[in-house]
Amino acid sequence: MNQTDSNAGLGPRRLAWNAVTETLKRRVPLDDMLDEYAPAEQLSGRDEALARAIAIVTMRRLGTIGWALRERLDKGLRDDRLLNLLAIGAAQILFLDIPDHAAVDTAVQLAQQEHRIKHAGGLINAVLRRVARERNAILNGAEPWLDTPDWLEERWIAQYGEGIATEIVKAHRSMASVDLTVKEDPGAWAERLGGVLLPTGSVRLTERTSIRDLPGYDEGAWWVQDAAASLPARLLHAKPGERIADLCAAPGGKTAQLAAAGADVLAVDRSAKRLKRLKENLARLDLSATTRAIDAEKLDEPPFDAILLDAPCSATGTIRRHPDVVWTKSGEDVRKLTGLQARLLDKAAALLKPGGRLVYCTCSLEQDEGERQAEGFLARHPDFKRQPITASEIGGLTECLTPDGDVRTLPCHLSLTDHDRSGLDGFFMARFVRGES
Ligand SMILES: C[S@@+](CC[C@H](N)C(=O)[O-])C[C@H]1O[C@@H](n2cnc3c(N)ncnc32)[C@H](O)[C@@H]1O
Repeated sequence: MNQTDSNAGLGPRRLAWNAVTETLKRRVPLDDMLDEYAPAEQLSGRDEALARAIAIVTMRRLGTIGWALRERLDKGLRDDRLLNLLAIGAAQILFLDIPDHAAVDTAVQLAQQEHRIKHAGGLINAVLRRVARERNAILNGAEPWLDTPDWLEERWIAQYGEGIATEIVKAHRSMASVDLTVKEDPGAWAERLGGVLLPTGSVRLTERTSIRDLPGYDEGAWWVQDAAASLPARLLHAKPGERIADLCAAPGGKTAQLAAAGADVLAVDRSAKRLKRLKENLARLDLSATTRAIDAEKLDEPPFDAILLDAPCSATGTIRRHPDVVWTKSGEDVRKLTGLQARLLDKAAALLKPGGRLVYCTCSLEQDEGERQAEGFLARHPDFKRQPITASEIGGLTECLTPDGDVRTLPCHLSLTDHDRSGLDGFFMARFVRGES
């Protein structure tokens, strides 16, 4: 980064531009692309946070931005780099508290640095200034479904009906709150951190701040985990000394809950890199578990008292945190994952003692990865019964219980008076018990 770049704020915009372009081209997670391109820019913490904010809001509102740009371009643009540069410019003007001239000027300067589009300065200037002038008309005219691709729109309307599906996409317009799972006395921690104690027992922070600087971080009193994500491990009711397998464990939020309950946990994950993070997380929390980097389908162990299977999934339940998911995943990904989920469920069944408990969960809105998996599992394993979950086990959130006694949380659930602090990640969870035989 040179001094001119730094003064003009080009570094953060270039990082956002590169990360957005590569995420869409390679269909990979935005976080990975931000991590890959950040070192080249050598940004301050503040500028890197700005780059992340620009990239994430561009992904969150990509459909709206594309619509606004198409309406203001005389002819279609085929150059993806140029389109993405316009997109990050429009994102700053429409959705971030950034002066219009800063968004426009940096976009023009970045274009000048790239040979192929260096003559597009006039077009960028004209289009972005028009977006700024017509901001209110754009924001008022943007339909809720613009930011959702057709394949997801069709699925969600078919699964949840138009009313709830529309509430889901409206919830996706906001960033999710930060929730903490606390080892002991969540009420006292909620007060100390100025947060809210949720009915599920999690603490929801009300201010966005650096997590590492909060009281309790260094001493390992709590960890970041969405309130919905904290429910599956609770539903196992782990007891001290029980042998429990967490079959898809990393980065370890649920392993930490099981270990904190005193269980003897085997944390399995096929990614050694992600398991390293799990170990670091447990070390900070002063909790312990045995770890094994292996494909869970190949695990060979004596039977367990209980098993948690937080299976790999399309992650469409986490779109508020990871809006890139809607542009990087496809129906084909869902189809492939459902096969893996069914195989992992069958493996979990084989690893469980008679009388043992199994909790299956996915952070997906797709019923193929949730409700349909539970049905398929029970049909394939007549020695297992569903153990219905009760409202009192999930903080009284009756809206999240299905008629079968499973849990289905949605981003539009848990509505609080402070609208911006409402919502849950979309999860499915079911509990099964193996018959004594
Ligand atoms: C949804 S994440 C787990 C999140 C974790 N339970 C938590 O609460 O922090 C799914 C994990 O499954 C792992 N995974 C995917 N396929 C696997 C397999 N066949 N065997 C074991 N782990 C697998 C991935 O590496 C990923 O870490």
